[in-house]
Amino acid sequence: MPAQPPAPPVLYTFPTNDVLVDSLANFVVKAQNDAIDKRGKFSIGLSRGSLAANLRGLVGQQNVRWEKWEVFFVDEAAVPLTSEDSNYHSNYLSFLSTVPIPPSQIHTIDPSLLDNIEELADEYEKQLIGHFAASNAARYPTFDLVLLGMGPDGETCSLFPGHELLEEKDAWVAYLEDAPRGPPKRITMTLPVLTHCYRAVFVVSGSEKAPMLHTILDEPQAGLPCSRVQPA
Ligand SMILES: O=C1O[C@H](COP(=O)(O)O)[C@@H](O)[C@H](O)[C@H]1O
Repeated sequence: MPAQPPAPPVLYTFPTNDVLVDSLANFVVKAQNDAIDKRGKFSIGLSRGSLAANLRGLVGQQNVRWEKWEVFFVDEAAVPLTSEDSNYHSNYLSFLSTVPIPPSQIHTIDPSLLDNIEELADEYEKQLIGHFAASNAARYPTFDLVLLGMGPDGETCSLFPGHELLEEKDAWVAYLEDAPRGPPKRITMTLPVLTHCYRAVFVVSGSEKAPMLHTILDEPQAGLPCSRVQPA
């Protein structure tokens, strides 16, 4: 079957952060219902940064079928799971600690591998293969939903402008040791993974990000990482 063309982006705006938080929780539950109806489970990928705090509306949300969730982290710092730089930890504080997702369905990095970033990335890729290969014969994993952020330079996940990882075509999970902001050592899912998901949503807040958002939407030819996420 020929590849589907990328779907055009749909933009929603919210007057306050609280409205964004409520709307995001409702959206995630709808995506969950759709995924469970069609595929019997719900796989979600979460990015670092302010996203975690914006997911707090999931706590107390009705009709969440937590037992069907498989949670992955689309990028993660090579830090202990208790560090404030840990993506897992941020989401734990925001909502994971208070909802009944079976622990085996929350897929963290292996903290025993923090001293070997290459092995850390390989082991996380194996977790993805273990989950997706059973249900999906495709070349890449197909997340039901990935929730992404947009960094100040147009980066997403830990894919930074001009970085060689933007050209990665084979690995599902890659590593870098030169992130220009925050913890330098990270692992990140690659563009093919983001491009093959059923839904990708950028959650962006703060008026200071408006100019970059315009660039991402209006100048895709600039090739910034956010613009390159184009699921069919
Ligand atoms: O470094 C990163 O920053 C971006 C944006 O974070 P935010 O706190 O401004 O929302 C994030 O999406 C990315 O995953 C992370 O590695």
